[in-house]
Amino acid sequence: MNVIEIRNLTFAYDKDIVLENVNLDVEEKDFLAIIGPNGGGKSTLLKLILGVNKVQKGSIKVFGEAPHKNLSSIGYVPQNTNINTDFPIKVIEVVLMGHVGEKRPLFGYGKDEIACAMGALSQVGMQHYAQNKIGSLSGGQRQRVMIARALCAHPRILILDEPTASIDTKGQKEIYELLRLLNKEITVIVVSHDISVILEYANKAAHVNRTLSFHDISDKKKTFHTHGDQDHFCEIELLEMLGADSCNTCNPDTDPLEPAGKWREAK
Ligand SMILES: Nc1ncnc2c1ncn2[C@@H]1O[C@H](COP(=O)(O)OP(=O)(O)OP(=O)(O)O)[C@@H](O)[C@H]1O
Repeated sequence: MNVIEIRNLTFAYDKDIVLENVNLDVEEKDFLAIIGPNGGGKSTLLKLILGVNKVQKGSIKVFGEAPHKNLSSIGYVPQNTNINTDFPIKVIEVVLMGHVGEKRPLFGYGKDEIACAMGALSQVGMQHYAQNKIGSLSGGQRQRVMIARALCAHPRILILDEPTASIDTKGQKEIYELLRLLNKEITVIVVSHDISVILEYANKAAHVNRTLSFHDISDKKKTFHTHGDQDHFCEIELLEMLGADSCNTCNPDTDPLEPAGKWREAK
């Protein structure tokens, strides 16, 4: 079942076309990685899916309806959640903010909402930090709390914009492992520049740079070669596949790659 369907979408800020003739199907329980260069239109695409930007040409359907009709089905973790870490707010209070719209923070939250927020914190392994100040957490822990906040409304799709930016390698891995776990129940869409990391977790990849090219990467063994004994998928192969011509981690002169193009036969 498609949870998101995008057809012939073209979007411009004033007259500057940022997305052109984009088509995309996201199925239930997909883990979709959206990659692409700075300014390529990734965040704009997310804002269209979230109903923040209005569709101008073409269509977007979320669970068969216009995005604004299904807002509660999407949990969103924005880029650079720069919570003022000096602000003396507790972790549980940050998560409770996930109860957008329906609740009345001025009059306090009810037992049900607090139980629900604690449940979301347990889902991300942060229940023991509920009473800690948000500013006392590491970047990775803070990001888990932001994920718990998005989970508070029981979304069926979780969208994250650069969730591991400025988090150390160990913290990044923990976030992706958490997303893998959550992906057993819900659809996950991640915008990321960490291509090599995300390829290990995603089953689909969309490269956005004004146009969108889409690839099913669920069978990594067929799609990418592993390097020696290590289960490492090379960015150069993905970039080749996407028609790009540079790679920032692998050296094509020294890496023992099979001849370019072989993945295509395997597909
Ligand atoms: N509100 C806006 N008004 C006008 N132009 C905008 C607006 N938001 C984004 N743009 C422009 O649209 C283009 C795509 O921006 P967008 O933020 O979607 O790219 P991105 O792929 O998410 O980039 P990054 O990886 O740097 O976050 C850029 O040229 C940007 O300057």
